[in-house]
Amino acid sequence: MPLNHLIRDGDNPDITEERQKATFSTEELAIEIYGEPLAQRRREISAEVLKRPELLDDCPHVFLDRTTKVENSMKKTVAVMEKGSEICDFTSREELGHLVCEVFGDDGFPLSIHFVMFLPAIQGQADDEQAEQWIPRAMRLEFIGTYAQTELGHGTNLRALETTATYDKRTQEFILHTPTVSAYKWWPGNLGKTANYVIANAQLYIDGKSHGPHNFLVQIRDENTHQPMPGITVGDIGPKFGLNTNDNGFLRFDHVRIPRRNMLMRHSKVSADGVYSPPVHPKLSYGAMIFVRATMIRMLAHVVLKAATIAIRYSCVRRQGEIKTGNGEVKILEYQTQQHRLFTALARGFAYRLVGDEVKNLYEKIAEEVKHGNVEQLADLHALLSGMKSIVSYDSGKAIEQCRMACGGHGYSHASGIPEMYAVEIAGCTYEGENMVMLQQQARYLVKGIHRLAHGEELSTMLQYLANTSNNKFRIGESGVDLENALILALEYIARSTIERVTARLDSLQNKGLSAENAWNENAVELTRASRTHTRLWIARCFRDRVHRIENHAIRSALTDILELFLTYEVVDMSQYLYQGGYANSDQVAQVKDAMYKLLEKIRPNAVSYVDAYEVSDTELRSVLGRRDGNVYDNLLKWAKSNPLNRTEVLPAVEKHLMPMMLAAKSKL
Ligand SMILES: CC/C=C\C/C=C\C/C=C\C/C=C\C/C=C\C/C=C\CCCCC(=O)SCCNC(=O)CCNC(=O)[C@H](O)C(C)(C)COP(=O)(O)OP(=O)(O)OC[C@H]1O[C@@H](n2cnc3c(N)ncnc32)[C@H](O)[C@@H]1OP(=O)(O)O
Ligand SMILES: Cc1cc2nc3c(=O)[nH]c(=O)nc-3n(C[C@H](O)[C@H](O)[C@H](O)COP(=O)(O)OP(=O)(O)OC[C@H]3O[C@@H](n4cnc5c(N)ncnc54)[C@H](O)[C@@H]3O)c2cc1C
Repeated sequence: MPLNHLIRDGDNPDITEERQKATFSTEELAIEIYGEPLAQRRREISAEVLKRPELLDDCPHVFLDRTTKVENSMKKTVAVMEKGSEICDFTSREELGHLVCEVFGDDGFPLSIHFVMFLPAIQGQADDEQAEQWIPRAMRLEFIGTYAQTELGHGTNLRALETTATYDKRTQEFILHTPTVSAYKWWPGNLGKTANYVIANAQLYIDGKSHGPHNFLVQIRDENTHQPMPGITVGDIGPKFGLNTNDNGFLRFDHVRIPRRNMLMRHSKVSADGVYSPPVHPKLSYGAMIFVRATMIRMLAHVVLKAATIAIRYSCVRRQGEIKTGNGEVKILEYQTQQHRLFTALARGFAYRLVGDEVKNLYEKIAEEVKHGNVEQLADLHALLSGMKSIVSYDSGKAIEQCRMACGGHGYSHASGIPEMYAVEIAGCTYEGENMVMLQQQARYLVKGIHRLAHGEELSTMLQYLANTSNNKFRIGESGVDLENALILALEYIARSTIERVTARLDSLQNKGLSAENAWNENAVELTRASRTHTRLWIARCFRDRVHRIENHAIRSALTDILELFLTYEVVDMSQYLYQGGYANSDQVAQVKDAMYKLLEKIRPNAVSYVDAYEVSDTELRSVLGRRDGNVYDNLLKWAKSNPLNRTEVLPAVEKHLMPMMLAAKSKL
């Protein structure tokens, strides 16, 4: 019997029964996901956090108003900075990231953009002398920074940003200015009340000539008093759909002067006498965005896997209805519809999490080359990340929402934890480039690929499948072709045929005299679809390669079930494309569906163990429905009773407003 280290006394017997059925060791799967030392370190960090009340919430934070949420997160930040190094290794991003998740959850914390964008922007874009001047101070948290790029009027079209940075040769300073209301910086995280420095993206002007957007380090609040610096107007933009613990802010510069050396000068430079040296690649000032796009894949996958953890555990302790009359109410996870909703969410979560590791590694490799002036692979990376951030944010959002709905009424309550997860995750469709825009960035690269092929030019590894025109018939069920291969080839066909079709349409419209821009806009929806199919193929191949590399037989077998479910689901979801060009017929698509339904049955006994192996602690999960012990109902009642509205039997507002109204109504009788 495999070891399931999560079986404990006092747990709901329905969930214990699930853990006893596992065909693999959850501990071994955790090691496969996190690696040997980190899997153990995560558990130790979680255990340490539990011992320190100053790091824990006094009450569920969904009961609190925004001001209190922000205050609590600031208080806990200080506790983490004071005692955190006793708990985790601050030099390990993985350990620190886990501590942050335990202590702060998803809703934001005062240092998020400092660590996720401000520091990476300096690390990637400051020259060595600037890095030495700023990074140690930023790491010691002598100040807190954020990344101020988006404006009230423009977020997507960076070339139209209005904030200016005009070089004054006489004083060797830049003058930062916000010329209009639409030029106010708007949205930067932690800008509202926390940050005292920003990296401001502004149009560089020298001698009246514009050189496009560049990054400048600007102090916006006094380091001692935290009062806005002269010429700065700054504040919080107000409540949002989610991330309300984060003080996203607005900012205006009124002719604010900064020293010349506060322009980040690793790639572009301005000399003391005002001579501009351009970067080796025009988009190097967008480096911090590339970093977040690479990092956010794993962050988004993490949220999906948390939602799946909640919904799958809950579905094993919730009984409702009978499958066979008279046999008693079943766990709701016995229903095929429930399995389809939840196991496909689980499969996407695992796929994105493991592929996210590969994306991170690829990013780190290319970022290192870029740092040394080699930008050869930047276009490939930009295209890949543009597609990845879009597909993963959107499909994760759908998966999380399915998890929420799969919990019925209780899923709609904040006690489930899922509404907040959805609200935070879905922001990923917007930040770091609105999805429709980013999909089109990738589509440019795909269309170019088809043109290169037509001209007999070499294709990057990522696009080589475009040349495989012999893949023109679905081979599912053929002898010598296993399910995985047939499905990957089908995804290749879907991507290739979609990209070919839209490129042919673009070319034909242009040949008829339409401008390139208008032809593009007339095909924009299909271009985003082409981008989607290409990215889904890339994820599928990368996930398959990752699973094939697993050495532990039981774990490879467990993840193969997840991989095959993922592949069948993706193919079924895009099956309409298989009929185009006669690649597949409806019987073959029905075979894929049958395979998918069989996989649901196969995965069912291991469902709780898959999510247990992902090892999200109850502290981090912040969910009554997803509790590891499965004791949901008693705790739902406790949660409801602890709600501030129940502090008094008679609410003062009832006494003040409703009672007089009712008494008056009675007195009229
Ligand atoms: C104590 C605690 C300690 C530690 C904590 C540790 C860990 C933290 C852990 C957890 C964090 C917790 C919580 C955080 C939670 C949530 C929040 C997280 C992050 C939120 C951050 C959000 C930040 C932002 O949103 S910043 C703003 C982002 N803005 C955008 O993305 C704007 C989008 N627009 C663009 O990118 C571009 O303008 C454009 C791509 C749309 C177009 O650009 P442009 O007009 O300039 O170019 P084009 O003409 O279209 O293209 C010309 C060619 O250039 C190519 N191109 C474009 N961009 C790039 C690029 N980036 N790189 C390379 N090439 C690029 C393009 O492809 C064209 O090429 P071609 O060959 O000519 O076709
Ligand atoms: C939670 C959150 C955190 C954020 N944090 C930061 C931060 O820390 N720092 C920062 O600088 N910014 C931040 N932002 C801003 C964010 O990066 C922008 O909102 C985002 O880039 C989208 O830009 P926009 O708001 O201008 O959308 P718009 O571009 O106005 O998009 C509106 C619609 O227009 C469409 N559209 C726009 N242009 C095109 C086009 N060329 N082709 C086709 N369709 C188009 C879009 O697809 C979308 O449907 C944050 C935003 C959010 C929601």
